[in-house]
Amino acid sequence: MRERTGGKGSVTNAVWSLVVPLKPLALAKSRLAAAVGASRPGLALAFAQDTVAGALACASVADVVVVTDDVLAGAELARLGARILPDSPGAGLNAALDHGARAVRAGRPGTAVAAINADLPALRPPELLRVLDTATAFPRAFLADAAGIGTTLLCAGPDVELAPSFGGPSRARHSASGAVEIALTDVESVRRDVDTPADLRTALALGVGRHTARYSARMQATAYTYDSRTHSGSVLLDDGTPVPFEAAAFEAGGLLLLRPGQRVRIETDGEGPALRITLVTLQTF
Ligand SMILES: Nc1nc2c(ncn2[C@@H]2O[C@H](COP(=O)(O)OP(=O)(O)OP(=O)(O)O)[C@@H](O)[C@H]2O)c(=O)[nH]1
Ligand SMILES: C=C(OP(=O)(O)O)C(=O)O
Repeated sequence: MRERTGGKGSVTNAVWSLVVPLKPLALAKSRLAAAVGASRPGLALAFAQDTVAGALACASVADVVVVTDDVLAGAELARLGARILPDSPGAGLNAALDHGARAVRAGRPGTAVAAINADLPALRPPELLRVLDTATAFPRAFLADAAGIGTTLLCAGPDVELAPSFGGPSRARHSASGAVEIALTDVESVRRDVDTPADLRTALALGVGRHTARYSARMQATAYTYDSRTHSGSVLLDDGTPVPFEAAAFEAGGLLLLRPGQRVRIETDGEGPALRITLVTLQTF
C-alpha cells in the first residue's frame, strides 16, 4: 500500500478511494453565473482541480475516481492523477456516486469509499486526513457543509453501501439514513463548498489551491471596451479572453459600479481624452 505524508510529517497507509462527481462544465456552478459571467466554466474546472489535487495529496487517500462526461475536465483531472469514469447512468448526482463506488469495488472488493463534491477549492490534505481517520470508526459517516445544510463528504467503510443522498438539505437525510455526523470543529476547508459569490469570498480568505488562485489572478488586464449607451463592455484578459461586464456608472481611473459581486478598477496615467490605460483589474467575486 502506498505510504504518503499526511502533513506535519505523519506517515500513514492510504486506505480510502474517493469518488468525485462532476457535471458538464457548461452547466456547472449555475449559482455563480450572475457574478462571474463567462468565467463560470473555467472556475468550475479550477474548483474541481483544487479539490482533486487536495484529495490526492492526503495520506489516507489511495486514489480518486472522477465521474464525469466532460471531456476537457476529464483530461485535466487525469493529468493530476485522477481516474476518470464516464457518467454512464446519466441519472444525476447520486446515481453517479453509486456508479463510481461500484466501479471502485469491482476492482478492489471491500474498499472503503468516500464521496466528495468537486467544489472544495480550499481543501487542505491534513484536514481531510483528520476527517477520514475519524470516519474509520463508523460504518457510514458524513461531514456537513459550512452552512450546516448540505454534505461535503460521505464515507462508507469496507463492504458498507455508500447510499448517497446528496442535494440541497442532505445533512438531515444522511443523518436519518443512519450515517454518523462527524463533529470535528477544525476542518473548515473540508466543509467549505463554493456555490455562491459569498462562498467564494470565504474560500479565497481561507486560501484556495493553485488552480483557483491562478484563475482569479488572470483577471488582471490592460484593456477594456465600454459602450456608454448600453453601459456595458468587456475586460480583455491578457490572453485576449473578453470578460463581459455591465456598469451603472463609469469614471476613468475610478471604480465601476457593476452587477452585484462584480467590480472593475480602471487605472490610468492621467486625465483627458488621451488617457492611457495602465491596469484594469476585474474582481468578479
Ligand atoms: N457526474 C455528475 N455530477 C453531478 C451531477 N449533478 C451534480 N453533479 C456534481 O455534484 C456536485 C454538487 O452538484 P450541484 O451543487 O448540484 O451543482 P453545481 O454545479 O455544483 O452547482 P449549481 O449548478 O449552482 O447547482 C458538483 O460537484 C457537481 O458537479 C450529475 O448529474 N452527474
Ligand atoms: C449537493 C449538495 O450541495 P449543493 O446542492 O448545495 O451543491 C449537498 O450538500 O448535498
